[in-house]
Amino acid sequence: MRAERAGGRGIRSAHAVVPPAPAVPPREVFRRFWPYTRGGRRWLVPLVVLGAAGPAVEAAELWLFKSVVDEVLVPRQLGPFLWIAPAYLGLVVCSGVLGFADDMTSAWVGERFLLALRSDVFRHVQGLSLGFFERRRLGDVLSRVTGDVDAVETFLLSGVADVLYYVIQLGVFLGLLFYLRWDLTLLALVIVPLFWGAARHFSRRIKEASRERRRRSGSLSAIAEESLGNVALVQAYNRQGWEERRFDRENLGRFRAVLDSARLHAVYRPVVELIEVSGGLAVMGLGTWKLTQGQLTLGGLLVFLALIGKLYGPVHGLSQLGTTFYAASASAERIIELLDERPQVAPAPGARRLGRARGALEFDGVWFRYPGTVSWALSDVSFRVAPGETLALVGASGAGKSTVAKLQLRFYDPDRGAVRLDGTDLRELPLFDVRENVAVVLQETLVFHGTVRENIAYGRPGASEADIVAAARAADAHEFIERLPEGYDTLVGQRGRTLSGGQCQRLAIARAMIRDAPVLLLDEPTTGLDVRSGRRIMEPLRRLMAGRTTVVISHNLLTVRDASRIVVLDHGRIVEHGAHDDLLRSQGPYARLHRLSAGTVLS
Ligand SMILES: Nc1ncnc2c1ncn2[C@@H]1O[C@H](COP(=O)(O)OP(=O)(O)OP(=O)(O)O)[C@@H](O)[C@H]1O
Repeated sequence: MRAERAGGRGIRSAHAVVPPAPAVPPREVFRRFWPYTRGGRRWLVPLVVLGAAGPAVEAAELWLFKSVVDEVLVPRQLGPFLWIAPAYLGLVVCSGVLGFADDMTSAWVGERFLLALRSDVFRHVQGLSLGFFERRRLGDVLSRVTGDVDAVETFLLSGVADVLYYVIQLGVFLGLLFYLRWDLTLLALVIVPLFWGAARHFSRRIKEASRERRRRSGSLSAIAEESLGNVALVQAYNRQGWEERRFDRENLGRFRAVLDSARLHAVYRPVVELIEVSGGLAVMGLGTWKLTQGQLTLGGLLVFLALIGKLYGPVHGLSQLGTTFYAASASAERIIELLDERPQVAPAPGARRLGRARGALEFDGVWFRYPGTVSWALSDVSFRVAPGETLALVGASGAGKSTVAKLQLRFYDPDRGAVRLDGTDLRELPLFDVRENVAVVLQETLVFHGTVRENIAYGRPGASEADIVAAARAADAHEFIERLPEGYDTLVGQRGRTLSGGQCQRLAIARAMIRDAPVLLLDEPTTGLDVRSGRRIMEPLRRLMAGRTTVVISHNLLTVRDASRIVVLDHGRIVEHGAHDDLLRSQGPYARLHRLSAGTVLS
């Protein structure tokens, strides 16, 4: 049980839903995030000036209070009150205006920082390779992008502003205190080392607890995202109980981490107060003695005590800041871990632009292994597809067909050999150009939450209404779209939940159609469709393939007949290569696959 709580990191991380991020020293955190303050940096100086004005006004208010006691109350004279009262009112108005300016400027600077950082983290994560998303839990990534980012602002800006503010307060109040009575001030300062001792003792533990809390928050989002995202599977298999237990385990972990941190704060606060009150009482004792000796006026003593109270505020704040910093740095570490992820497929420096490709594809001696795995997903795969030609990739499940598509889109780079487009290695081309030249219709229908129109236009931003309708007609989707309650404005649920499999697929074809790219990748475009629906999308598919270099991946051989050449894959190797009729005649693996599916789809 203990290992589950903050403090038992080794055991905990072994089974963790989300492992802890590596520790980063505070200096490095500053170095990494300082550039994001660029937009608001010139406002930092006004912020400091505003910060300095606040304590000065406060000190002036206290000084007026001293005058009230010594010049009005003790001698029982109303006269001086007539100038003290308006002066006091003036100071209150002044402090209100300064407070407003200070609050607004710090909010602006802080939020500008967050604006830049959040967008940058999102841009960075979006640019990471598919491999990253296949390895990481999406919920945790979301929790970092939305939750942890805020804490970095505390670390860098509010934190630093507070330090400055406290230091200025300390300077102003200490100056006044020394001016009033240096001996009493020295006595009051005796307790400062005690403050620091307590702060040091607690801040390390609070950092541990905060780290654990952020990690558990990431795990919670990950589990919620996974089980709610797959709600149909969870309910169909009655796994709600299991999912709840998984969620509860992380929820309990977070609960304990939060309690740990609350307990530490709860102990820390009274300890600090105890130190503070002891110091205050010692000063009050000595001060009262000085009053009886006539070395101090009553107003002087009261102001002194009030100033001591104000002095402990920033000392307290400074020592507390350590714990706030440590808590925020736990989040900063999670962001840095994310920012340190490099895309596995990096663009080559000075890559030359490609423009619209002719569409010549080539796999040349490609070997590929997924990161972290031992067996080759592709071994020595070579083939060429001429512009406008159709090549079919067939093979049993797991043979490596989708892997070919992923390499063609440069989601991964080969370990050996090269994938070329128009004779140029994909690694030497800008990633944008590679993908701009390819349109895909994938195995899992990629439909997102939005209108039918938006889903089709996703293929080419800025497509006109006429283009969209023409693409839908060519994809044999126009009719069913017209019958939808709001036609092209109908909202399709996330992942196309409100459409049938065939309808989703036809939307995907329309999207590929509107993209009008020279290369087409069809990865199992008929998966999940019955024979009739499968046949129905053949026509739009043929229209889509016409005039484009096409790679069709299929293991049910439905679309394969249209291909001029067929490549048969088995365990990542090419075992046969040729035209449909030749392969049938040679009675090899293709002929066997063909016989297996002949009764079902190829009658
Ligand atoms: N992201 C991944 N990480 C590790 N291994 C993977 C990954 N994706 C696929 N593989 C492995 O690579 C091999 C080839 O998979 P691939 O998806 O290319 O097969 P496929 O021929 O498309 O199969 P199917 O017809 O079932 O879609 C399989 O052994 C699979 O387990």
